[in-house]
Amino acid sequence: MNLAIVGVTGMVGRVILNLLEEKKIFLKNLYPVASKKSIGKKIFFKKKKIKILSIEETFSLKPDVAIFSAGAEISKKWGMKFTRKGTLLIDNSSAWRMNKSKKLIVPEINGKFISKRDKLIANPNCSTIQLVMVLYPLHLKYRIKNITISTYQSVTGSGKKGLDQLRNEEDRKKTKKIYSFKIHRNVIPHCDKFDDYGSSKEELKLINETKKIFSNKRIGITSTSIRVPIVGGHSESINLTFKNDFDINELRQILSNTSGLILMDNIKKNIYPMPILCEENNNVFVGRIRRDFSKKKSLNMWIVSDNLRKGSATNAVQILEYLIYNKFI
Ligand SMILES: NC(=O)C1=CN([C@@H]2O[C@H](COP(=O)(O)OP(=O)(O)OC[C@H]3O[C@@H](n4cnc5c(N)ncnc54)[C@H](OP(=O)(O)O)[C@@H]3O)[C@@H](O)[C@H]2O)C=CC1
Ligand SMILES: N[C@@H](CC(=O)OP(=O)(O)O)C(=O)O
Repeated sequence: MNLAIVGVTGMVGRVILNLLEEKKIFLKNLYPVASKKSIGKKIFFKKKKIKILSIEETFSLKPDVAIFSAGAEISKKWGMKFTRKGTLLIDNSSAWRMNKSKKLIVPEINGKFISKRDKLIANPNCSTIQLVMVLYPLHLKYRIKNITISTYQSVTGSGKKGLDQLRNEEDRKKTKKIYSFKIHRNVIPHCDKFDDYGSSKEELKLINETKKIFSNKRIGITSTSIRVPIVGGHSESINLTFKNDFDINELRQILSNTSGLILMDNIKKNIYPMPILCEENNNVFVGRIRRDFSKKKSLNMWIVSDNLRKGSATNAVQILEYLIYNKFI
């Protein structure tokens, strides 16, 4: 298989490279792609140096598969050109996620719906992936009626520029600002652009993508997305109301039996998920699970995952593995 990674020098692209090595995925050729300023520079992969290519050159090489991780504009401009030429595309951006003809895949949940006919598979938003990983097994058992989410998103969610701003501010250096305010020693209730009704695009992605992955438009979902000065790992405070009542021990058991989830929930020993415990881990962590006594059939919980792992690169590489396993490529 010839594989192109578009956005290979980015926060997500670099983790994709690590995962391909960790998982020992066999590649005939790797085509690393980045912006003009990186063309000709080299990346290390499996102890070899490989030259970074332009997207134009890579297009002419007709890779079997491409993982796009370079922003929505690149995906909109180039995505269909690649698929028309026969490349199977796994797209990490928001460009195609809500397109009715494209599947939005978290392999543990709806990977089984991928078919040989799919030429472009969309990878969900990072906050959405960790949310649905925990909520879906509970939805199957108790049917979710309402979800209230507050996210605490790390600066790596904004790519290299987010990390640079935080690091420069920590070191009291001059910096380009990608956030409206200082992020060091601050918390900013603003991720992505606002719409006319006051919600941010990040908040809407959580709502719309979750409904699409669950194939259920009726769940009530509301969200607030917050940027925090954390380097790796998004956290989420969740309040859920179910249609059916639950037994809290059974609910914990469901979560601890679900592949890809780690239950970290023992308050007597101060065991709960935190970003510093989840970095560079492919799983989603859940804890602080407790009944919400203010409403019937309701629950609070806390979810953490590395946004550069399961939130993006890991999920994309799992899709690739699924395609390989099913001989779709
Ligand atoms: N970070 C996260 O937590 C998540 C990110 N995503 C998505 O992943 C994508 C990448 O994010 P991230 O890695 O954080 O971003 P970065 O800003 O860290 O990296 C962007 C990458 O895109 C490349 N690039 C920019 N312009 C072009 C171009 N014209 N042609 C080819 N390559 C180009 C950059 O190359 P160069 O180094 O040369 O500038 C770099 O490799 C985005 O679509 C984002 O929405 C999805 C979920 C989570
Ligand atoms: N917006 C996310 C990361 C990201 O790039 O998301 P998306 O792929 O949905 O644009 C964050 O800020 O943490």
